[in-house]
Amino acid sequence: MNDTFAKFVIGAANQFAHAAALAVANFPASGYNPLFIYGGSGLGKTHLLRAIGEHVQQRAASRRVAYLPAERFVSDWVHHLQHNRTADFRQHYRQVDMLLVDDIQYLAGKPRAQEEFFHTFNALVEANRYIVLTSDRLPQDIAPLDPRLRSRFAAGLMAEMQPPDLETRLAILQRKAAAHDLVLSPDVAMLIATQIRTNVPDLEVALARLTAYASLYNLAEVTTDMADTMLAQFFAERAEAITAARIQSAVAERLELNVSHLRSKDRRRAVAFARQVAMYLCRELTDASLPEIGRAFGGKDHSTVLHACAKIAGLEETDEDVARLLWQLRRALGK
Ligand SMILES: Nc1ncnc2c1ncn2[C@@H]1O[C@H](COP(=O)(O)OP(=O)(O)OP(=O)(O)O)[C@@H](O)[C@H]1O
Repeated sequence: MNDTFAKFVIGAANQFAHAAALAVANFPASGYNPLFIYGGSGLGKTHLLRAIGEHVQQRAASRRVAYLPAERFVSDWVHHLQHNRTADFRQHYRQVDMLLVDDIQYLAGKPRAQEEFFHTFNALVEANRYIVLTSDRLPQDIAPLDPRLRSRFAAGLMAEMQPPDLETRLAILQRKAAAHDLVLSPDVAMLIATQIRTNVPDLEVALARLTAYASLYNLAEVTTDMADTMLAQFFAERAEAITAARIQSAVAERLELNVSHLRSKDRRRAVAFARQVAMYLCRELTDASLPEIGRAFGGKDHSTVLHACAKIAGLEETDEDVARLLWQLRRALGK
Protein backbone atom coordinates (compact mmCIF):
# COMPACT_ATOMS: atom_id res chain seq x y z
CA MET A 1 0.00 0.00 0.00
CA ASN A 2 1.31 3.45 -0.89
CA ASP A 3 2.05 5.88 1.90
CA THR A 4 0.26 9.02 0.79
CA PHE A 5 -0.72 12.32 2.36
CA ALA A 6 -4.36 11.25 2.09
CA LYS A 7 -3.70 8.28 4.36
CA PHE A 8 -1.81 10.30 6.93
CA VAL A 9 -3.83 11.24 10.01
CA ILE A 10 -2.92 14.70 11.22
CA GLY A 11 -2.84 15.59 14.89
CA ALA A 12 -1.11 18.02 17.21
CA ALA A 13 1.96 15.78 17.43
CA ASN A 14 2.67 15.74 13.72
CA GLN A 15 0.88 18.66 12.11
CA PHE A 16 3.96 20.81 11.71
CA ALA A 17 5.94 17.99 10.09
CA HIS A 18 2.97 17.23 7.86
CA ALA A 19 2.59 20.86 6.77
CA ALA A 20 6.31 21.17 6.09
CA ALA A 21 6.31 17.93 4.08
CA LEU A 22 3.33 19.04 2.03
CA ALA A 23 4.93 22.41 1.36
CA VAL A 24 8.09 20.71 0.10
CA ALA A 25 6.05 18.33 -2.03
CA ASN A 26 4.57 21.36 -3.76
CA PHE A 27 8.04 22.54 -4.70
CA PRO A 28 8.46 25.88 -3.01
CA ALA A 29 10.28 28.50 -5.04
CA SER A 30 12.60 28.93 -2.12
CA GLY A 31 12.72 27.71 1.42
CA TYR A 32 14.73 25.92 4.00
CA ASN A 33 16.88 23.17 2.62
CA PRO A 34 16.97 20.46 3.86
CA LEU A 35 13.75 19.64 5.64
CA PHE A 36 14.87 17.51 8.57
CA ILE A 37 12.09 15.35 10.06
CA TYR A 38 13.00 13.65 13.31
CA GLY A 39 11.32 11.66 16.07
CA GLY A 40 10.94 8.24 17.67
CA SER A 41 10.23 4.97 15.99
CA GLY A 42 6.88 4.29 14.36
CA LEU A 43 5.66 7.89 14.38
CA GLY A 44 5.25 8.25 10.62
CA LYS A 45 8.55 9.70 9.37
CA THR A 46 8.93 7.18 6.56
CA HIS A 47 5.26 7.59 5.72
CA LEU A 48 5.67 11.35 5.24
CA LEU A 49 8.86 10.94 3.24
CA ARG A 50 7.22 8.49 0.87
CA ALA A 51 4.15 10.69 0.68
CA ILE A 52 6.31 13.56 -0.59
CA GLY A 53 7.76 11.34 -3.31
CA GLU A 54 4.34 10.03 -4.27
CA HIS A 55 2.82 13.51 -4.39
CA VAL A 56 5.58 14.89 -6.59
CA GLN A 57 5.40 11.98 -9.01
CA GLN A 58 1.61 12.27 -9.24
CA ARG A 59 1.74 15.93 -10.09
CA ALA A 60 4.85 16.07 -12.22
CA ALA A 61 5.94 12.67 -13.43
CA SER A 62 8.95 14.18 -15.18
CA ARG A 63 10.53 15.29 -11.91
CA ARG A 64 13.27 12.95 -10.83
CA VAL A 65 12.73 12.00 -7.23
CA ALA A 66 15.12 9.68 -5.44
CA TYR A 67 13.78 8.03 -2.30
CA LEU A 68 16.14 5.76 -0.40
CA PRO A 69 17.16 4.68 3.09
CA ALA A 70 20.58 6.05 4.06
CA GLU A 71 21.72 2.45 4.29
CA ARG A 72 21.21 2.12 0.54
CA PHE A 73 23.13 5.30 -0.16
CA VAL A 74 26.06 3.77 1.73
CA SER A 75 25.87 0.34 0.09
CA ASP A 76 25.41 1.88 -3.34
CA TRP A 77 28.42 4.06 -2.79
CA VAL A 78 30.55 1.13 -1.66
CA HIS A 79 29.42 -0.89 -4.65
CA HIS A 80 30.30 1.87 -7.13
CA LEU A 81 33.60 2.47 -5.39
CA GLN A 82 34.55 -1.20 -5.63
CA HIS A 83 33.76 -1.25 -9.34
CA ASN A 84 35.47 2.05 -10.13
CA ARG A 85 32.17 3.60 -11.09
CA THR A 86 32.05 6.56 -8.74
CA ALA A 87 31.37 8.91 -11.66
CA ASP A 88 28.13 7.02 -12.43
CA PHE A 89 27.15 7.20 -8.79
CA ARG A 90 27.70 10.95 -8.70
CA GLN A 91 25.90 11.52 -11.92
CA HIS A 92 22.93 9.55 -10.69
CA TYR A 93 22.51 11.26 -7.33
CA ARG A 94 23.45 14.76 -8.38
CA GLN A 95 20.93 14.90 -11.19
CA VAL A 96 17.78 14.35 -9.18
CA ASP A 97 15.25 17.11 -8.60
CA MET A 98 14.54 15.93 -5.10
CA LEU A 99 16.46 13.66 -2.76
CA LEU A 100 14.56 11.92 0.05
CA VAL A 101 16.78 10.02 2.46
CA ASP A 102 15.33 7.96 5.30
CA ASP A 103 17.16 7.25 8.57
CA ILE A 104 20.08 9.56 7.91
CA GLN A 105 21.51 8.70 11.35
CA TYR A 106 22.78 5.57 9.64
CA LEU A 107 25.63 7.65 8.17
CA ALA A 108 27.17 7.98 11.64
CA GLY A 109 30.59 6.40 11.85
CA LYS A 110 30.97 6.04 8.07
CA PRO A 111 33.41 8.81 7.16
CA ARG A 112 33.83 8.02 3.47
CA ALA A 113 30.13 7.73 2.81
CA GLN A 114 29.65 10.96 4.80
CA GLU A 115 32.19 12.70 2.60
CA GLU A 116 30.33 11.59 -0.50
CA PHE A 117 26.99 12.57 0.94
CA PHE A 118 28.40 15.98 1.82
CA HIS A 119 29.34 16.59 -1.82
CA THR A 120 26.02 15.27 -3.10
CA PHE A 121 24.23 17.50 -0.63
CA ASN A 122 26.16 20.60 -1.66
CA ALA A 123 25.75 19.93 -5.36
CA LEU A 124 21.99 19.60 -4.96
CA VAL A 125 21.56 22.64 -2.74
CA GLU A 126 23.61 24.75 -5.14
CA ALA A 127 21.36 23.63 -7.96
CA ASN A 128 18.27 24.56 -5.91
CA ARG A 129 17.16 20.96 -5.60
CA TYR A 130 15.25 20.00 -2.50
CA ILE A 131 16.49 17.52 0.12
CA VAL A 132 14.39 15.90 2.84
CA LEU A 133 15.98 13.80 5.55
CA THR A 134 14.49 11.75 8.36
CA SER A 135 16.26 10.72 11.51
CA ASP A 136 15.47 9.15 14.85
CA ARG A 137 17.44 11.91 16.55
CA LEU A 138 18.56 15.53 16.19
CA PRO A 139 21.64 16.34 14.08
CA GLN A 140 23.67 17.16 17.20
CA ASP A 141 22.96 13.67 18.55
CA ILE A 142 24.13 11.82 15.43
CA ALA A 143 27.66 10.70 16.21
CA PRO A 144 30.28 10.32 14.98
CA LEU A 145 29.29 12.71 12.19
CA ASP A 146 31.36 15.17 10.16
CA PRO A 147 30.69 18.58 11.74
CA ARG A 148 30.20 20.08 8.26
CA LEU A 149 27.32 17.71 7.64
CA ARG A 150 25.90 18.27 11.09
CA SER A 151 25.79 22.00 10.55
CA ARG A 152 24.26 21.58 7.06
CA PHE A 153 21.51 19.41 8.56
CA ALA A 154 20.91 21.75 11.48
CA ALA A 155 20.64 24.74 9.14
CA GLY A 156 17.54 23.24 7.58
CA LEU A 157 13.97 23.29 8.76
CA MET A 158 13.60 21.01 11.77
CA ALA A 159 10.27 19.23 12.11
CA GLU A 160 9.79 17.05 15.15
CA MET A 161 7.27 14.21 15.27
CA GLN A 162 5.94 13.22 18.65
CA PRO A 163 3.85 10.27 19.78
CA PRO A 164 0.20 10.76 18.78
CA ASP A 165 -2.15 12.17 21.41
CA LEU A 166 -5.42 10.44 22.32
CA GLU A 167 -7.50 12.24 19.71
CA THR A 168 -5.04 11.33 16.96
CA ARG A 169 -4.82 7.73 18.13
CA LEU A 170 -8.61 7.51 17.92
CA ALA A 171 -8.60 8.98 14.44
CA ILE A 172 -5.82 6.61 13.31
CA LEU A 173 -7.72 3.63 14.69
CA GLN A 174 -10.93 4.58 12.95
CA ARG A 175 -9.18 5.33 9.66
CA LYS A 176 -7.30 2.02 9.67
CA ALA A 177 -10.32 0.03 10.87
CA ALA A 178 -12.34 1.39 7.97
CA ALA A 179 -9.58 0.28 5.60
CA HIS A 180 -10.03 -3.25 7.00
CA ASP A 181 -13.85 -2.97 6.70
CA LEU A 182 -14.01 -3.24 10.46
CA VAL A 183 -16.47 -1.30 12.57
CA LEU A 184 -15.20 0.06 15.91
CA SER A 185 -17.79 1.61 18.17
CA PRO A 186 -16.62 4.83 19.88
CA ASP A 187 -16.40 2.92 23.18
CA VAL A 188 -14.20 0.18 21.77
CA ALA A 189 -11.97 2.67 19.96
CA MET A 190 -11.62 4.64 23.20
CA LEU A 191 -10.75 1.46 25.11
CA ILE A 192 -7.92 0.67 22.72
CA ALA A 193 -6.64 4.22 22.25
CA THR A 194 -6.44 4.90 25.97
CA GLN A 195 -4.39 1.75 26.55
CA ILE A 196 -2.10 1.65 23.53
CA ARG A 197 -0.25 4.92 23.59
CA THR A 198 3.17 4.20 22.23
CA ASN A 199 3.23 4.43 18.48
CA VAL A 200 1.26 3.73 15.34
CA PRO A 201 2.61 0.23 14.57
CA ASP A 202 1.31 -0.91 17.98
CA LEU A 203 -2.14 0.36 17.03
CA GLU A 204 -1.78 -1.47 13.70
CA VAL A 205 -0.89 -4.73 15.50
CA ALA A 206 -3.96 -4.32 17.72
CA LEU A 207 -6.18 -3.76 14.71
CA ALA A 208 -4.75 -6.68 12.77
CA ARG A 209 -5.56 -8.96 15.70
CA LEU A 210 -9.08 -7.57 15.98
CA THR A 211 -9.57 -8.10 12.26
CA ALA A 212 -8.50 -11.71 12.68
CA TYR A 213 -10.87 -12.24 15.64
CA ALA A 214 -13.73 -10.59 13.81
CA SER A 215 -13.32 -12.83 10.79
CA LEU A 216 -13.00 -15.88 13.02
CA TYR A 217 -16.34 -15.08 14.64
CA ASN A 218 -17.75 -13.79 11.38
CA LEU A 219 -18.56 -10.39 12.86
CA ALA A 220 -18.16 -7.00 11.21
CA GLU A 221 -18.15 -5.06 14.45
CA VAL A 222 -15.61 -5.47 17.23
CA THR A 223 -17.21 -6.20 20.58
CA THR A 224 -15.87 -4.92 23.90
CA ASP A 225 -15.10 -8.53 24.88
CA MET A 226 -12.98 -9.00 21.79
CA ALA A 227 -11.11 -5.79 22.49
CA ASP A 228 -10.56 -6.80 26.13
CA THR A 229 -9.16 -10.20 25.13
CA MET A 230 -6.88 -8.63 22.53
CA LEU A 231 -5.57 -6.01 24.97
CA ALA A 232 -4.94 -8.60 27.70
CA GLN A 233 -2.94 -10.71 25.25
CA PHE A 234 -1.11 -7.68 23.85
CA PHE A 235 0.10 -6.55 27.28
CA ALA A 236 0.85 -10.08 28.51
CA GLU A 237 3.25 -10.52 25.59
CA ARG A 238 4.91 -7.19 26.27
CA ALA A 239 5.33 -7.98 29.95
CA GLU A 240 6.74 -11.46 29.41
CA ALA A 241 9.89 -11.64 31.49
CA ILE A 242 13.12 -11.30 29.59
CA THR A 243 15.31 -14.33 30.18
CA ALA A 244 18.70 -15.36 28.87
CA ALA A 245 16.93 -17.95 26.72
CA ARG A 246 14.70 -15.32 25.09
CA ILE A 247 17.69 -13.11 24.43
CA GLN A 248 19.63 -16.01 22.93
CA SER A 249 16.72 -16.89 20.62
CA ALA A 250 16.34 -13.27 19.52
CA VAL A 251 20.07 -12.89 18.82
CA ALA A 252 20.32 -16.25 17.06
CA GLU A 253 17.33 -15.48 14.88
CA ARG A 254 18.57 -12.02 13.96
CA LEU A 255 22.11 -13.19 13.17
CA GLU A 256 20.99 -16.40 11.49
CA LEU A 257 22.65 -18.85 13.86
CA ASN A 258 21.40 -21.60 16.13
CA VAL A 259 20.96 -21.01 19.84
CA SER A 260 23.25 -24.02 20.37
CA HIS A 261 26.09 -22.05 18.72
CA LEU A 262 25.79 -19.40 21.41
CA ARG A 263 26.06 -22.00 24.14
CA SER A 264 28.93 -23.85 22.48
CA LYS A 265 32.69 -23.33 22.51
CA ASP A 266 32.64 -22.35 18.83
CA ARG A 267 35.12 -19.48 18.42
CA ARG A 268 34.38 -18.51 14.86
CA ARG A 269 34.17 -14.75 14.61
CA ALA A 270 30.48 -14.45 13.78
CA VAL A 271 29.54 -16.86 16.55
CA ALA A 272 31.77 -15.19 19.13
CA PHE A 273 30.33 -11.78 18.23
CA ALA A 274 26.74 -13.02 18.50
CA ARG A 275 27.54 -14.62 21.85
CA GLN A 276 29.05 -11.38 23.14
CA VAL A 277 26.02 -9.40 22.00
CA ALA A 278 23.70 -11.84 23.76
CA MET A 279 25.78 -11.71 26.96
CA TYR A 280 25.73 -7.92 26.89
CA LEU A 281 21.94 -7.88 26.54
CA CYS A 282 21.60 -10.42 29.38
CA ARG A 283 23.60 -8.10 31.59
CA GLU A 284 21.47 -5.14 30.60
CA LEU A 285 17.99 -6.66 30.50
CA THR A 286 18.00 -9.39 33.15
CA ASP A 287 18.90 -9.50 36.84
CA ALA A 288 21.27 -12.42 36.30
CA SER A 289 24.74 -12.17 37.85
CA LEU A 290 27.91 -12.56 35.76
CA PRO A 291 28.40 -16.23 36.79
CA GLU A 292 24.72 -16.96 36.05
CA ILE A 293 25.06 -15.43 32.61
CA GLY A 294 28.23 -17.46 32.04
CA ARG A 295 26.35 -20.65 32.93
CA ALA A 296 23.52 -19.79 30.51
CA PHE A 297 26.15 -19.77 27.73
CA GLY A 298 27.42 -23.29 28.32
CA GLY A 299 29.52 -22.65 31.43
CA LYS A 300 31.63 -19.63 30.50
CA ASP A 301 33.75 -17.86 33.07
CA HIS A 302 32.45 -14.63 34.63
CA SER A 303 35.50 -12.77 33.26
CA THR A 304 34.52 -13.85 29.73
CA VAL A 305 31.10 -12.27 30.31
CA LEU A 306 32.69 -9.11 31.66
CA HIS A 307 35.00 -8.87 28.66
CA ALA A 308 32.04 -9.37 26.28
CA CYS A 309 30.04 -6.63 28.02
CA ALA A 310 32.91 -4.14 27.87
CA LYS A 311 33.60 -4.89 24.23
CA ILE A 312 30.01 -4.54 23.04
CA ALA A 313 29.46 -1.43 25.17
CA GLY A 314 32.46 0.13 23.41
CA LEU A 315 31.20 -0.88 19.98
CA GLU A 316 27.76 0.49 20.72
CA GLU A 317 29.38 3.89 21.17
CA THR A 318 31.56 3.80 18.09
CA ASP A 319 30.01 1.50 15.53
CA GLU A 320 26.64 2.48 14.16
CA ASP A 321 25.95 -1.02 12.78
CA VAL A 322 26.36 -2.49 16.24
CA ALA A 323 24.25 0.28 17.78
CA ARG A 324 21.54 -0.40 15.23
CA LEU A 325 21.67 -4.15 15.82
CA LEU A 326 21.29 -3.63 19.58
CA TRP A 327 18.43 -1.23 19.02
CA GLN A 328 16.64 -3.77 16.81
CA LEU A 329 17.21 -6.56 19.32
CA ARG A 330 15.91 -4.51 22.24
CA ARG A 331 12.88 -3.67 20.17
CA ALA A 332 12.34 -7.33 19.24
CA LEU A 333 12.47 -8.11 22.95
CA GLY A 334 9.86 -5.45 23.64
CA LYS A 335 12.27 -3.00 25.27
N1 LIG B 1 -0.22 9.88 11.35
C1 LIG B 1 -0.32 8.68 10.76
N2 LIG B 1 -1.41 8.36 10.03
C2 LIG B 1 -1.54 7.15 9.46
N3 LIG B 1 -0.62 6.17 9.54
C3 LIG B 1 0.49 6.44 10.24
C4 LIG B 1 0.70 7.70 10.89
N4 LIG B 1 1.90 7.66 11.52
C5 LIG B 1 2.41 6.46 11.27
N5 LIG B 1 1.57 5.71 10.51
C6 LIG B 1 1.79 4.32 10.07
O1 LIG B 1 2.57 3.67 11.07
C7 LIG B 1 3.51 2.79 10.49
C8 LIG B 1 4.93 3.19 10.92
O2 LIG B 1 5.22 4.46 10.39
P1 LIG B 1 6.65 4.83 9.78
O3 LIG B 1 7.33 3.61 9.23
O4 LIG B 1 6.46 5.97 8.86
O5 LIG B 1 7.40 5.27 11.10
P2 LIG B 1 8.85 5.85 11.29
O6 LIG B 1 8.69 7.08 12.10
O7 LIG B 1 9.53 5.97 9.97
O8 LIG B 1 9.51 4.72 12.18
P3 LIG B 1 10.93 3.95 12.02
O9 LIG B 1 11.96 4.95 12.35
O10 LIG B 1 10.80 2.84 13.03
O11 LIG B 1 10.98 3.46 10.60
C9 LIG B 1 3.30 2.88 9.00
O12 LIG B 1 2.43 1.83 8.61
C10 LIG B 1 2.61 4.22 8.80
O13 LIG B 1 1.80 4.26 7.65
